[in-house]
Amino acid sequence: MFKGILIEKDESGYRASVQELDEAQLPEGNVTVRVSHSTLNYKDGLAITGKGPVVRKFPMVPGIDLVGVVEESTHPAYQAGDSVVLNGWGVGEVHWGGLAQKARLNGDWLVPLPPAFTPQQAMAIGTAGYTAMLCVLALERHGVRPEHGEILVTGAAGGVGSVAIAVLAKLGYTVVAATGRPQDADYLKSLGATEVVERALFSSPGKPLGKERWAGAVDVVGSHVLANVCATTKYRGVVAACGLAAGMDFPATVAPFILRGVTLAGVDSVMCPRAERLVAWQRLGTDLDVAKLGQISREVGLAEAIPLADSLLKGEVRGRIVVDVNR
Ligand SMILES: C=CC(=O)SCCNC(=O)CCNC(=O)[C@H](O)C(C)(C)COP(=O)(O)OP(=O)(O)OC[C@H]1O[C@@H](n2cnc3c(N)ncnc32)[C@H](O)[C@@H]1OP(=O)(O)O
Ligand SMILES: NC(=O)C1=CN([C@@H]2O[C@H](COP(=O)(O)OP(=O)(O)OC[C@H]3O[C@@H](n4cnc5c(N)ncnc54)[C@H](O)[C@@H]3O)[C@@H](O)[C@H]2O)C=CC1
Repeated sequence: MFKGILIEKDESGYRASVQELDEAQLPEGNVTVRVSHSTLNYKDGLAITGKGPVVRKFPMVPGIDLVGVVEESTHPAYQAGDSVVLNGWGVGEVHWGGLAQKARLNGDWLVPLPPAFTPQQAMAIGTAGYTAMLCVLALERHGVRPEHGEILVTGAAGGVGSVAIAVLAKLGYTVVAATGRPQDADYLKSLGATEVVERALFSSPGKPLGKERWAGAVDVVGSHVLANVCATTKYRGVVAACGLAAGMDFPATVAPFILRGVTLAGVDSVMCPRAERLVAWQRLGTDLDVAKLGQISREVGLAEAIPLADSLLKGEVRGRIVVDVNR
């Protein structure tokens, strides 16, 4: 038996609770992992609260990422004792996830724990941090360089935003952080932001084009924020869009794209090919100051993760929540 969060949906409603689970209930897979830590990402918040249609099969163990040690494996790349990390691939959505002491997975989904990180540090990064790195890779792939000008990060005090700021600053970019939480200005500056601006500048319906400012942007917010970021991005600038914290809509015009050659680069972490994941994790190892992970993250136990899911969706959580599944 092992402990985990279980989401159930039936005639008595949608609910998440910590339960004792049986190994026989684990889904099929060729690698069984003794999980040490998982995390609370925005998507896990949607899954646990039921506020978004993330969970596709019930009952479901949530948790779109995990770190742990292989207990049993018939996959050629892994053997008992290996430390591994998982992000995405529908885990926590259609396949039982990381918010439990055990997981059974397809070995093709795993990556070895990067040598630069302890298991806790890998989860302080988690899917949010790995996605932040994918956003930075997208900016680089489209030619954005530090000398081109300011990079805007929206939803800056959240998980993706915090890691994006730390990585971009270490790479020499001038980072502007947009937040609705002015009390977090010192935190954002300690991560490397040179300026903190009010989220309200971007939240209302805007004009097709505004004054050019950003050489690049990482947007986790969507909706009017993403539209206004595109409208104020400089000629040939690049916006990496990965999130929907304000909504899935995109009330924009084509003006930034056809008049200023702006590139809107979509970023998906879930089905991202393995080769790019390995690059992202390797780059996190060189381009993220691990000392900053202490500021960015805090650790909770399985039971505490359930009420925190709602706080996360309300924008009340700063940085990252690591879940010690044995606590
Ligand atoms: C870590 C990552 C993130 O945080 S992403 C943000 C969190 N994710 C969400 O909030 C997405 C939740 N999902 C939705 O809101 C809906 O599923 C939808 C709006 C994306 C689509 O819903 P709708 O009811 O309009 O369509 P279907 O569910 O029938 O799907 C249509 C079509 O798209 C495929 N699909 C659905 N979800 C996903 C997904 N997450 N990734 C990729 N593709 C998806 C689905 O299989 C259907 O394709 P088909 O070929 O017709 O089977
Ligand atoms: N495309 C992908 O593969 C991935 C997408 N995401 C998405 O990125 C987004 C951020 O994820 P996390 O950093 O884990 O979440 P988070 O909750 O830690 O951060 C979200 C941030 O957005 C802010 N925010 C919330 N509502 C807002 C609004 N109306 N306007 C402006 N800002 C608002 C919050 O204050 C917070 O700072 C989420 O939408 C998530 O679904 C995250 C990881 C992977």
